[in-house]
Amino acid sequence: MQLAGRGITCVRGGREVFSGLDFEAASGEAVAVVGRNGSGKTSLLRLIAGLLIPAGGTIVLDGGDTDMTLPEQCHYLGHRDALKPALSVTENLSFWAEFLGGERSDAAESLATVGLDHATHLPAGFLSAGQRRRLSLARLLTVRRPIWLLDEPTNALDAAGQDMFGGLMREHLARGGMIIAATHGPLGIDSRELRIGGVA
Ligand SMILES: Nc1ncnc2c1ncn2[C@@H]1O[C@H](COP(=O)(O)OP(=O)(O)OP(=O)(O)O)[C@@H](O)[C@H]1O
Repeated sequence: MQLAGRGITCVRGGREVFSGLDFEAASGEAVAVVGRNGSGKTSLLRLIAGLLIPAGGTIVLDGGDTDMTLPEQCHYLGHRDALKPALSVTENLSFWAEFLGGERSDAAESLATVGLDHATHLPAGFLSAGQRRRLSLARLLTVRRPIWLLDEPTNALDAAGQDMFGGLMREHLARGGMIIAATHGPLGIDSRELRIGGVA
């Protein structure tokens, strides 16, 4: 599986954020998207996820599932955790599993893996920032998709959480997955750097 962007131009609110951007990512590879605030890292992830339309250029996936679109083969985890505060931890995960569809793993097992098995019935609104992030990460495990698009994924994670997440990313890559992550700090795994805009 090979993902390639060619000559991508991104316009937001009538203003060009970047243009002529080329990138590649392959199965088993992590790409760390870096650049100053506002350079367009989140926008690039959203373009790949199909949540924004490029003003120019192409994004093509070779060797993926030909019955599915690129967005259907991606997990997009934004930097804000998309959780419903009144729903419990388990209900939030079930919501996402239903919404995303496709092949599923055991949700209780995913919650145990991310260290939330003691909090399954707690409303998400009561979770700490790190716990909310862990719940978002459980989505990656419950619904299997080969391409993980992660926006500042280690934000709010403590040292043990970062270790746990590093292990999950390595397992995903070992299974032939792909990771593209916007980050201001170390991702915690071997990765190739894609810099957008000037030096931060
Ligand atoms: N909905 C929007 N309408 C207009 N402009 C937007 C919109 N969303 C983002 N932008 C602008 O697009 C540019 C790129 O934003 P983006 O969030 O992709 O940057 P980023 O590199 O992820 O930044 P950061 O490091 O601060 O997270 C910014 O100048 C931002 O103000």
